Amino acid sequence: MEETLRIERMGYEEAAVAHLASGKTVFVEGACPGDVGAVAVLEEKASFATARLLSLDEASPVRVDQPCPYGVCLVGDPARLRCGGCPWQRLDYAAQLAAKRENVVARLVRSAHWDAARAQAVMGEAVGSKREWGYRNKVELAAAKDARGFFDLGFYAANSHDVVAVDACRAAVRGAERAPRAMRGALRYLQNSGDLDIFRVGVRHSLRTRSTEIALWTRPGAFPRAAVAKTLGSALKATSIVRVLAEPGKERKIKGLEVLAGAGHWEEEVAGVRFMVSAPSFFQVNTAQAETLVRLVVEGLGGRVGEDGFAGLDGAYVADLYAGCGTFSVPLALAGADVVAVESAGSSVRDLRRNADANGADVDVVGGDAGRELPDLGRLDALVVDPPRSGLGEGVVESIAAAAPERVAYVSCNPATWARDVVRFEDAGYRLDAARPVDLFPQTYHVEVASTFVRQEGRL
Ligand SMILES: C[S@@+](CC[C@H](N)C(=O)[O-])C[C@H]1O[C@@H](n2cnc3c(N)ncnc32)[C@H](O)[C@@H]1O
Repeated sequence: MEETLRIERMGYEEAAVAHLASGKTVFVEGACPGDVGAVAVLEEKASFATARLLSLDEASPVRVDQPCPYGVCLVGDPARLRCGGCPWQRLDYAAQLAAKRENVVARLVRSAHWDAARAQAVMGEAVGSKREWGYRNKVELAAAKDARGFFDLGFYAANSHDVVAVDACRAAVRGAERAPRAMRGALRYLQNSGDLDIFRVGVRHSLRTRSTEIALWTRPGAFPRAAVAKTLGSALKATSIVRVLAEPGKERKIKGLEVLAGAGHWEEEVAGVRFMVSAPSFFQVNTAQAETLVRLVVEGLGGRVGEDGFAGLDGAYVADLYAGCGTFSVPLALAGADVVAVESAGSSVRDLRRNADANGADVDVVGGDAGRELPDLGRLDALVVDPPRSGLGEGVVESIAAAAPERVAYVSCNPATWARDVVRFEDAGYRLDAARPVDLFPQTYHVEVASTFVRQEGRL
Protein backbone atom coordinates (compact mmCIF):
# COMPACT_ATOMS: atom_id res chain seq x y z
CA MET A 1 0.00 0.00 0.00
CA GLU A 2 1.31 3.49 -0.85
CA GLU A 3 0.34 6.91 0.52
CA THR A 4 1.73 10.42 0.24
CA LEU A 5 2.48 11.88 3.68
CA ARG A 6 4.02 14.86 5.44
CA ILE A 7 6.55 13.71 8.05
CA GLU A 8 5.96 15.30 11.46
CA ARG A 9 8.85 14.53 13.81
CA MET A 10 11.60 12.04 14.63
CA GLY A 11 10.62 8.98 16.64
CA TYR A 12 12.59 7.55 19.54
CA GLU A 13 14.70 5.41 17.19
CA GLU A 14 15.76 5.41 13.51
CA ALA A 15 12.37 6.19 11.96
CA ALA A 16 10.41 9.43 11.74
CA VAL A 17 6.73 9.74 12.64
CA ALA A 18 3.73 10.64 10.47
CA HIS A 19 0.06 9.71 10.24
CA LEU A 20 -1.66 7.65 7.56
CA ALA A 21 -4.90 8.95 6.05
CA SER A 22 -6.70 6.58 8.44
CA GLY A 23 -5.18 8.52 11.36
CA LYS A 24 -2.90 5.64 12.37
CA THR A 25 0.63 6.52 13.52
CA VAL A 26 3.27 5.38 11.06
CA PHE A 27 7.03 5.07 11.61
CA VAL A 28 8.78 5.92 8.36
CA GLU A 29 12.35 4.65 7.80
CA GLY A 30 14.73 7.09 6.19
CA ALA A 31 12.48 10.14 6.61
CA CYS A 32 13.12 13.60 8.09
CA PRO A 33 10.64 15.93 9.80
CA GLY A 34 9.26 18.22 7.06
CA ASP A 35 9.70 15.73 4.19
CA VAL A 36 6.67 15.25 1.96
CA GLY A 37 6.68 12.08 -0.09
CA ALA A 38 5.26 8.71 -1.03
CA VAL A 39 5.71 5.87 1.46
CA ALA A 40 5.23 2.12 1.12
CA VAL A 41 3.57 0.63 4.17
CA LEU A 42 5.61 -2.39 5.24
CA GLU A 43 3.51 -3.65 8.15
CA GLU A 44 0.25 -2.63 9.81
CA LYS A 45 -0.39 -3.49 13.43
CA ALA A 46 -3.42 -2.66 15.55
CA SER A 47 -2.07 0.64 16.87
CA PHE A 48 0.70 1.64 14.44
CA ALA A 49 2.28 0.91 11.08
CA THR A 50 5.81 0.91 9.67
CA ALA A 51 6.73 2.26 6.25
CA ARG A 52 9.62 3.15 3.97
CA LEU A 53 10.02 6.42 2.11
CA LEU A 54 9.77 5.72 -1.65
CA SER A 55 10.13 9.16 -3.19
CA LEU A 56 10.29 12.78 -2.11
CA ASP A 57 7.95 15.51 -3.42
CA GLU A 58 9.44 18.04 -1.02
CA ALA A 59 12.71 17.50 0.85
CA SER A 60 12.87 18.76 4.42
CA PRO A 61 15.18 21.76 5.03
CA VAL A 62 16.88 19.69 7.76
CA ARG A 63 17.84 16.92 5.31
CA VAL A 64 21.61 16.88 4.60
CA ASP A 65 24.11 14.92 2.52
CA GLN A 66 25.10 11.82 4.44
CA PRO A 67 28.88 11.76 4.88
CA CYS A 68 29.31 8.09 5.79
CA PRO A 69 28.79 5.76 2.80
CA TYR A 70 28.26 2.67 4.99
CA GLY A 71 25.19 4.01 6.78
CA VAL A 72 23.56 6.06 4.04
CA CYS A 73 19.80 5.77 4.07
CA LEU A 74 18.57 6.58 0.56
CA VAL A 75 15.03 7.47 -0.37
CA GLY A 76 13.48 4.48 -2.10
CA ASP A 77 16.34 2.27 -0.94
CA PRO A 78 15.22 -1.34 -0.75
CA ALA A 79 16.34 -2.57 2.67
CA ARG A 80 20.04 -2.71 1.76
CA LEU A 81 22.33 -3.91 4.54
CA ARG A 82 23.60 -0.75 6.18
CA CYS A 83 25.81 -0.11 9.16
CA GLY A 84 23.44 0.63 12.05
CA GLY A 85 25.90 2.97 13.76
CA CYS A 86 24.78 6.44 12.65
CA PRO A 87 21.09 6.23 11.68
CA TRP A 88 20.34 9.95 12.08
CA GLN A 89 23.13 11.19 9.77
CA ARG A 90 20.49 12.32 7.25
CA LEU A 91 19.47 15.14 9.67
CA ASP A 92 21.47 18.30 10.21
CA TYR A 93 23.00 18.48 13.69
CA ALA A 94 20.75 21.25 15.06
CA ALA A 95 17.70 19.17 14.06
CA GLN A 96 19.19 16.10 15.77
CA LEU A 97 19.66 18.05 19.00
CA ALA A 98 16.16 19.54 18.86
CA ALA A 99 14.63 16.10 18.21
CA LYS A 100 16.56 14.55 21.10
CA ARG A 101 15.37 17.25 23.49
CA GLU A 102 11.77 16.88 22.32
CA ASN A 103 12.00 13.12 22.80
CA VAL A 104 13.15 13.52 26.40
CA VAL A 105 10.32 16.01 27.05
CA ALA A 106 7.87 13.54 25.45
CA ARG A 107 9.04 10.78 27.81
CA LEU A 108 8.21 13.00 30.79
CA VAL A 109 4.78 13.73 29.34
CA ARG A 110 3.90 10.19 28.22
CA SER A 111 5.62 8.00 30.81
CA ALA A 112 5.74 10.27 33.86
CA HIS A 113 2.39 11.95 33.00
CA TRP A 114 3.80 15.44 33.40
CA ASP A 115 1.99 18.44 32.02
CA ALA A 116 3.76 19.47 28.74
CA ALA A 117 4.45 23.07 29.92
CA ARG A 118 6.08 21.80 33.13
CA ALA A 119 8.18 19.26 31.21
CA GLN A 120 9.35 22.00 28.80
CA ALA A 121 10.19 24.30 31.72
CA VAL A 122 12.39 21.79 33.55
CA MET A 123 14.28 20.68 30.42
CA GLY A 124 17.38 22.71 29.57
CA GLU A 125 18.75 23.05 26.07
CA ALA A 126 20.55 19.98 24.76
CA VAL A 127 24.32 20.25 25.12
CA GLY A 128 25.72 19.45 21.68
CA SER A 129 28.98 17.66 21.01
CA LYS A 130 31.71 19.96 19.64
CA ARG A 131 32.70 17.13 17.34
CA GLU A 132 29.73 16.04 15.25
CA TRP A 133 31.90 13.31 13.70
CA GLY A 134 35.23 11.93 14.91
CA TYR A 135 34.08 11.86 18.54
CA ARG A 136 34.06 8.16 19.52
CA ASN A 137 37.12 7.10 21.54
CA LYS A 138 36.14 3.46 21.01
CA VAL A 139 35.46 1.34 17.95
CA GLU A 140 33.82 -2.00 18.64
CA LEU A 141 33.86 -4.52 15.80
CA ALA A 142 32.06 -7.84 15.49
CA ALA A 143 33.68 -10.81 13.78
CA ALA A 144 31.88 -12.80 11.09
CA LYS A 145 32.56 -14.89 7.99
CA ASP A 146 32.16 -13.20 4.60
CA ALA A 147 30.33 -14.79 1.60
CA ARG A 148 33.49 -16.79 0.72
CA GLY A 149 33.94 -18.01 4.28
CA PHE A 150 36.84 -15.67 5.09
CA PHE A 151 37.24 -13.91 8.42
CA ASP A 152 35.47 -10.57 8.36
CA LEU A 153 35.10 -7.67 10.76
CA GLY A 154 32.56 -4.87 10.87
CA PHE A 155 29.64 -3.19 12.58
CA TYR A 156 26.18 -4.61 13.16
CA ALA A 157 23.43 -3.58 10.78
CA ALA A 158 20.44 -1.85 12.41
CA ASN A 159 18.40 -4.19 14.65
CA SER A 160 20.31 -7.29 13.58
CA HIS A 161 23.43 -9.33 14.11
CA ASP A 162 24.36 -9.16 10.41
CA VAL A 163 27.83 -7.69 10.14
CA VAL A 164 28.54 -4.88 7.67
CA ALA A 165 32.23 -4.78 6.73
CA VAL A 166 33.54 -1.20 6.74
CA ASP A 167 37.00 0.19 6.06
CA ALA A 168 36.74 3.26 8.26
CA CYS A 169 34.43 4.75 10.88
CA ARG A 170 33.82 8.49 10.59
CA ALA A 171 32.29 8.60 14.06
CA ALA A 172 35.61 7.46 15.58
CA VAL A 173 38.38 9.81 16.63
CA ARG A 174 41.30 10.17 14.29
CA GLY A 175 43.64 7.39 15.31
CA ALA A 176 40.82 4.83 15.51
CA GLU A 177 38.97 5.89 12.34
CA ARG A 178 40.83 3.43 10.11
CA ALA A 179 41.05 0.68 12.69
CA PRO A 180 38.35 -1.49 11.02
CA ARG A 181 40.40 -1.99 7.86
CA ALA A 182 43.72 -2.32 9.68
CA MET A 183 42.32 -4.91 12.10
CA ARG A 184 40.53 -6.88 9.37
CA GLY A 185 43.70 -7.11 7.27
CA ALA A 186 45.95 -8.12 10.17
CA LEU A 187 43.54 -10.64 11.61
CA ARG A 188 42.79 -12.22 8.21
CA TYR A 189 46.52 -12.71 7.77
CA LEU A 190 46.84 -14.29 11.24
CA GLN A 191 43.77 -16.45 10.69
CA ASN A 192 45.53 -18.09 7.71
CA SER A 193 47.54 -20.10 10.22
CA GLY A 194 44.50 -21.26 12.18
CA ASP A 195 41.23 -20.01 13.65
CA LEU A 196 41.91 -17.63 16.54
CA ASP A 197 38.30 -17.87 17.76
CA ILE A 198 37.94 -14.08 17.89
CA PHE A 199 34.37 -12.81 18.20
CA ARG A 200 34.89 -9.14 18.98
CA VAL A 201 37.61 -6.53 18.59
CA GLY A 202 37.71 -3.26 20.51
CA VAL A 203 40.01 -0.36 19.73
CA ARG A 204 40.22 2.59 22.11
CA HIS A 205 42.19 5.69 21.21
CA SER A 206 42.68 8.90 23.16
CA LEU A 207 43.31 12.20 21.38
CA ARG A 208 44.55 13.58 24.69
CA THR A 209 46.98 10.94 25.97
CA ARG A 210 47.68 9.29 22.55
CA SER A 211 47.07 5.95 24.26
CA THR A 212 45.71 3.23 21.92
CA GLU A 213 44.55 -0.17 23.06
CA ILE A 214 43.53 -3.15 20.92
CA ALA A 215 41.39 -5.72 22.74
CA LEU A 216 40.73 -9.11 21.16
CA TRP A 217 37.77 -10.95 22.64
CA THR A 218 38.20 -14.71 22.25
CA ARG A 219 37.04 -17.95 23.80
CA PRO A 220 39.61 -19.46 26.17
CA GLY A 221 42.11 -21.84 24.54
CA ALA A 222 45.53 -21.97 22.94
CA PHE A 223 46.54 -18.66 21.34
CA PRO A 224 49.68 -17.55 19.43
CA ARG A 225 50.28 -14.53 21.68
CA ALA A 226 53.65 -13.39 20.33
CA ALA A 227 52.65 -13.64 16.65
CA VAL A 228 49.37 -11.79 17.27
CA ALA A 229 51.10 -9.02 19.24
CA LYS A 230 53.71 -8.56 16.51
CA THR A 231 51.25 -8.45 13.60
CA LEU A 232 48.68 -6.21 15.31
CA GLY A 233 51.43 -3.94 16.58
CA SER A 234 52.60 -3.27 13.04
CA ALA A 235 49.02 -2.82 11.73
CA LEU A 236 48.11 -0.15 14.29
CA LYS A 237 50.48 1.72 16.60
CA ALA A 238 49.16 0.51 19.93
CA THR A 239 50.32 1.27 23.46
CA SER A 240 48.53 -1.84 24.71
CA ILE A 241 47.31 -5.10 23.17
CA VAL A 242 45.22 -7.42 25.31
CA ARG A 243 43.19 -10.60 24.95
CA VAL A 244 39.91 -10.80 26.87
CA LEU A 245 38.74 -14.35 27.54
CA ALA A 246 34.97 -14.77 27.45
CA GLU A 247 32.14 -16.54 25.65
CA PRO A 248 30.18 -14.74 22.92
CA GLY A 249 26.91 -13.40 24.32
CA LYS A 250 28.27 -13.66 27.88
CA GLU A 251 30.73 -10.76 27.73
CA ARG A 252 29.97 -9.69 31.30
CA LYS A 253 31.47 -12.93 32.61
CA ILE A 254 35.14 -12.30 31.96
CA LYS A 255 37.23 -15.45 32.34
CA GLY A 256 40.57 -13.72 32.17
CA LEU A 257 42.63 -10.94 30.64
CA GLU A 258 46.03 -11.51 29.06
CA VAL A 259 48.41 -8.69 28.23
CA LEU A 260 49.94 -9.44 24.81
CA ALA A 261 51.96 -6.23 24.58
CA GLY A 262 52.37 -2.85 26.28
CA ALA A 263 50.59 -1.34 29.25
CA GLY A 264 47.62 -3.72 29.58
CA HIS A 265 45.20 -0.81 29.89
CA TRP A 266 44.06 2.32 28.05
CA GLU A 267 44.48 5.86 29.40
CA GLU A 268 42.20 8.82 28.97
CA GLU A 269 42.02 12.29 30.52
CA VAL A 270 38.71 13.85 31.57
CA ALA A 271 38.57 17.30 33.19
CA GLY A 272 42.24 17.10 34.09
CA VAL A 273 41.87 13.68 35.74
CA ARG A 274 43.82 10.75 34.30
CA PHE A 275 41.91 7.45 34.07
CA MET A 276 43.33 3.99 33.48
CA VAL A 277 40.71 1.76 31.89
CA SER A 278 40.85 -2.02 31.39
CA ALA A 279 39.36 -3.45 28.19
CA PRO A 280 36.24 -4.97 29.81
CA SER A 281 35.46 -1.84 31.86
CA PHE A 282 32.85 0.71 30.85
CA PHE A 283 34.10 4.17 29.89
CA GLN A 284 32.14 7.05 28.31
CA VAL A 285 32.82 6.96 24.54
CA ASN A 286 32.72 10.73 23.98
CA THR A 287 35.50 12.16 26.12
CA ALA A 288 34.65 15.85 25.68
CA GLN A 289 31.01 15.20 26.58
CA ALA A 290 32.06 13.03 29.55
CA GLU A 291 33.58 16.29 30.78
CA THR A 292 30.17 17.97 30.39
CA LEU A 293 28.59 15.20 32.48
CA VAL A 294 31.26 15.57 35.18
CA ARG A 295 30.64 19.33 35.34
CA LEU A 296 26.86 18.91 35.52
CA VAL A 297 27.14 16.26 38.26
CA VAL A 298 29.67 18.14 40.42
CA GLU A 299 27.78 21.45 40.07
CA GLY A 300 24.40 19.71 40.48
CA LEU A 301 25.55 18.51 43.89
CA GLY A 302 26.72 21.99 44.91
CA GLY A 303 30.42 21.73 43.96
CA ARG A 304 32.49 23.84 41.59
CA VAL A 305 34.60 23.09 38.54
CA GLY A 306 37.21 25.70 37.69
CA GLU A 307 40.42 26.19 35.79
CA ASP A 308 42.35 24.93 38.80
CA GLY A 309 40.21 21.85 39.46
CA PHE A 310 37.30 20.84 41.66
CA ALA A 311 36.10 22.43 44.91
CA GLY A 312 33.11 23.21 47.08
CA LEU A 313 32.13 19.86 48.57
CA ASP A 314 34.36 19.84 51.69
CA GLY A 315 33.25 17.22 54.17
CA ALA A 316 30.07 16.23 52.29
CA TYR A 317 29.36 12.50 52.45
CA VAL A 318 28.56 11.49 48.84
CA ALA A 319 27.75 8.10 47.31
CA ASP A 320 28.46 7.33 43.63
CA LEU A 321 26.39 4.32 42.55
CA TYR A 322 27.15 2.49 39.28
CA ALA A 323 30.52 4.20 39.49
CA GLY A 324 32.46 2.54 36.63
CA CYS A 325 36.15 3.49 36.69
CA GLY A 326 35.45 6.58 38.78
CA THR A 327 34.45 9.21 36.20
CA PHE A 328 32.40 10.99 38.89
CA SER A 329 33.86 9.53 42.12
CA VAL A 330 37.36 10.89 41.56
CA PRO A 331 36.30 14.49 40.68
CA LEU A 332 33.84 14.52 43.61
CA ALA A 333 36.58 13.39 46.00
CA LEU A 334 38.94 16.04 44.55
CA ALA A 335 36.19 18.62 45.24
CA GLY A 336 36.53 17.70 48.93
CA ALA A 337 33.72 15.15 49.33
CA ASP A 338 34.00 12.01 51.38
CA VAL A 339 33.08 9.56 48.58
CA VAL A 340 31.87 5.99 48.72
CA ALA A 341 31.60 4.36 45.27
CA VAL A 342 29.66 1.20 44.43
CA GLU A 343 30.32 -0.77 41.24
CA SER A 344 29.55 -4.37 40.34
CA ALA A 345 31.99 -5.19 37.50
CA GLY A 346 35.27 -6.59 38.82
CA SER A 347 37.54 -4.91 36.26
CA SER A 348 35.91 -1.51 36.87
CA VAL A 349 36.27 -1.92 40.65
CA ARG A 350 39.99 -2.56 40.22
CA ASP A 351 40.35 0.36 37.79
CA LEU A 352 38.46 2.67 40.14
CA ARG A 353 40.74 1.83 43.08
CA ARG A 354 43.79 2.46 40.90
CA ASN A 355 42.39 5.71 39.48
CA ALA A 356 41.56 7.07 42.94
CA ASP A 357 45.09 6.28 44.18
CA ALA A 358 46.81 7.66 41.07
CA ASN A 359 44.90 10.96 41.34
CA GLY A 360 45.36 11.32 45.12
CA ALA A 361 41.59 11.01 45.68
CA ASP A 362 40.25 9.33 48.78
CA VAL A 363 37.42 7.08 47.57
CA ASP A 364 35.99 4.17 49.53
CA VAL A 365 35.33 1.61 46.76
CA VAL A 366 32.71 -1.08 47.36
CA GLY A 367 32.46 -3.92 44.85
CA GLY A 368 28.88 -5.13 44.62
CA ASP A 369 25.29 -4.46 43.62
CA ALA A 370 24.27 -0.83 44.13
CA GLY A 371 20.77 -1.69 45.37
CA ARG A 372 22.08 -4.21 47.86
CA GLU A 373 24.94 -2.06 49.22
CA LEU A 374 23.03 1.23 49.47
CA PRO A 375 21.14 0.51 52.74
CA ASP A 376 24.52 -0.08 54.47
CA LEU A 377 25.97 3.30 53.49
CA GLY A 378 24.08 5.27 56.18
CA ARG A 379 22.77 8.79 55.91
CA LEU A 380 24.13 10.68 52.90
CA ASP A 381 24.53 14.38 52.04
CA ALA A 382 24.38 13.79 48.30
CA LEU A 383 24.34 10.95 45.78
CA VAL A 384 25.08 10.21 42.10
CA VAL A 385 23.48 7.42 40.12
CA ASP A 386 24.48 6.49 36.54
CA PRO A 387 22.84 3.12 35.93
CA PRO A 388 22.78 1.00 32.77
CA ARG A 389 19.87 1.33 30.29
CA SER A 390 17.51 -0.58 32.56
CA GLY A 391 17.58 2.34 35.02
CA LEU A 392 17.32 1.98 38.78
CA GLY A 393 16.36 -1.45 40.07
CA GLU A 394 13.22 -2.16 42.07
CA GLY A 395 13.45 -0.54 45.52
CA VAL A 396 16.59 1.54 44.80
CA VAL A 397 14.77 4.90 44.87
CA GLU A 398 13.15 3.97 48.18
CA SER A 399 16.62 3.08 49.60
CA ILE A 400 17.93 6.41 48.33
CA ALA A 401 15.08 8.23 50.11
CA ALA A 402 15.93 6.33 53.32
CA ALA A 403 19.55 7.57 53.06
CA ALA A 404 18.02 11.09 52.75
CA PRO A 405 20.60 12.88 50.52
CA GLU A 406 19.67 16.55 50.02
CA ARG A 407 20.59 16.36 46.33
CA VAL A 408 20.71 13.50 43.84
CA ALA A 409 22.41 13.68 40.44
CA TYR A 410 20.94 11.12 38.04
CA VAL A 411 22.78 10.51 34.74
CA SER A 412 20.80 8.32 32.38
CA CYS A 413 21.48 6.79 28.97
CA ASN A 414 17.82 5.83 28.54
CA PRO A 415 15.14 8.56 28.78
CA ALA A 416 12.39 5.90 28.99
CA THR A 417 13.63 4.32 32.23
CA TRP A 418 14.71 7.74 33.51
CA ALA A 419 11.12 9.05 33.14
CA ARG A 420 9.84 5.97 35.00
CA ASP A 421 12.35 6.71 37.80
CA VAL A 422 11.33 10.39 37.91
CA VAL A 423 7.89 9.22 39.09
CA ARG A 424 9.52 7.01 41.74
CA PHE A 425 11.62 9.96 42.99
CA GLU A 426 8.56 12.21 43.18
CA ASP A 427 6.66 9.53 45.11
CA ALA A 428 9.63 9.25 47.48
CA GLY A 429 9.65 13.01 48.23
CA TYR A 430 12.15 14.36 45.68
CA ARG A 431 11.54 17.15 43.17
CA LEU A 432 13.17 17.13 39.73
CA ASP A 433 15.05 20.43 39.87
CA ALA A 434 16.81 20.43 36.48
CA ALA A 435 17.35 18.15 33.51
CA ARG A 436 19.61 18.56 30.52
CA PRO A 437 19.96 16.32 27.47
CA VAL A 438 23.66 15.83 26.73
CA ASP A 439 24.55 14.51 23.30
CA LEU A 440 27.31 11.94 23.59
CA PHE A 441 26.29 10.21 20.37
CA PRO A 442 25.88 12.57 17.39
CA GLN A 443 24.34 10.98 14.26
CA THR A 444 22.40 8.51 16.43
CA TYR A 445 19.08 8.69 18.31
CA HIS A 446 20.81 8.01 21.65
CA VAL A 447 20.94 10.77 24.26
CA GLU A 448 22.05 11.08 27.88
CA VAL A 449 20.06 13.02 30.44
CA ALA A 450 21.88 14.75 33.31
CA SER A 451 19.36 15.61 36.01
CA THR A 452 19.25 16.81 39.60
CA PHE A 453 16.65 16.01 42.25
CA VAL A 454 16.19 17.94 45.48
CA ARG A 455 14.74 16.52 48.70
CA GLN A 456 11.51 18.22 49.66
CA GLU A 457 11.11 20.01 52.98
CA GLY A 458 9.35 18.05 55.68
CA ARG A 459 10.88 14.73 54.74
CA LEU A 460 12.97 12.75 57.24
C1 LIG B 1 26.48 3.67 32.46
S1 LIG B 1 27.85 2.98 33.28
C2 LIG B 1 28.38 4.37 34.22
C3 LIG B 1 29.76 4.29 34.79
C4 LIG B 1 30.36 5.58 35.32
N1 LIG B 1 29.44 6.33 36.14
C5 LIG B 1 30.88 6.43 34.18
O1 LIG B 1 30.34 7.52 33.93
O2 LIG B 1 31.86 6.04 33.54
C6 LIG B 1 27.06 1.94 34.43
C7 LIG B 1 28.00 1.18 35.35
O3 LIG B 1 27.18 0.47 36.30
C8 LIG B 1 27.75 -0.81 36.54
N2 LIG B 1 26.63 -1.62 37.04
C9 LIG B 1 25.67 -2.26 36.34
N3 LIG B 1 24.77 -2.82 37.16
C10 LIG B 1 25.18 -2.53 38.43
C11 LIG B 1 24.66 -2.82 39.72
N4 LIG B 1 23.53 -3.51 39.87
N5 LIG B 1 25.30 -2.36 40.80
C12 LIG B 1 26.46 -1.64 40.66
N6 LIG B 1 27.00 -1.33 39.46
C13 LIG B 1 26.37 -1.77 38.36
C14 LIG B 1 28.34 -1.20 35.20
O4 LIG B 1 29.36 -2.17 35.36
C15 LIG B 1 28.88 0.14 34.69
O5 LIG B 1 30.21 0.34 35.11
